[in-house]
Amino acid sequence: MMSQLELHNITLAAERPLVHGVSLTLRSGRVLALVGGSGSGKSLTCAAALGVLPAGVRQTAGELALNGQTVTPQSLRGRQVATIMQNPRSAFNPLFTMATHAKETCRALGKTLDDATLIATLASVGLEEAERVLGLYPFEMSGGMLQRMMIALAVLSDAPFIIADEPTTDLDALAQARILELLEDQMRQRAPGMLLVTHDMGVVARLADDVAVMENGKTVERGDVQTLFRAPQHPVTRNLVSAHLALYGMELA
Ligand SMILES: Nc1ncnc2c1ncn2[C@@H]1O[C@H](COP(=O)(O)OP(=O)(O)OP(=O)(O)O)[C@@H](O)[C@H]1O
Repeated sequence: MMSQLELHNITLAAERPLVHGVSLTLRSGRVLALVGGSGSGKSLTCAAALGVLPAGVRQTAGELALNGQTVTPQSLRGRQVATIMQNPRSAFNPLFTMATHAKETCRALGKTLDDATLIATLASVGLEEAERVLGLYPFEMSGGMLQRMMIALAVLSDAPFIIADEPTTDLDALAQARILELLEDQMRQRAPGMLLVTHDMGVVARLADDVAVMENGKTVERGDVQTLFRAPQHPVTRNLVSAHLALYGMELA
């Protein structure tokens, strides 16, 4: 089923305003990349959508709508929206094995999970020797393995939307490439609507269909990925695109 998740007019403040009237739309089968400099408000916008704002940050305006119906972030998390975060280690309880994490994820969603499905899902995200991995605690796994496990949990939840905040930032180049391949596989196989926060325009070029650019808590430009790379308008976008092209010895026209 085609689903649509809208973030409408998200406005956040601490002692000072942090995010001002950001609106984004996620659609099944499309990747929306959220880019912009450090501190521009990308992570806080995701946190608002997930209902996990840090202490001290409050939402002063804005709402979420799932297929046109206003919803709370709490009602979306897990069932409708799976998350893949920057620091996978912090997303896992150090006292629980991977098997417990997988069972808890499914129990919270009211799904039964048989061992064959669990093992097949781990294998599908490249966690070899799935049965051994299921017995491991987070400290026994590398960052890349934990990131794969987070993707496995997103697959198990079968959520129609994924919010991925810098999912490859803490990984080495090889692990990054593998995680990008897995995200591409997800788009081909399950076609969720994905919000992908990244500072890497190479990742944008490879995965995104649409792009929104943030600066100082506002969206300053948005468009489909081809148009944005071909004819960036805002100085922030132009800088991001030129820096990316420079890696290939090219310049903006
Ligand atoms: N708990 C908090 N209390 C007060 N201000 C905060 C808090 N968390 C973030 N901020 C501020 O909000 C702004 C946006 O932060 P945010 O983490 O969303 O940026 P970002 O675009 O995700 O940056 P990065 O790419 O570095 O992750 C920043 O100026 C940051 O200092």
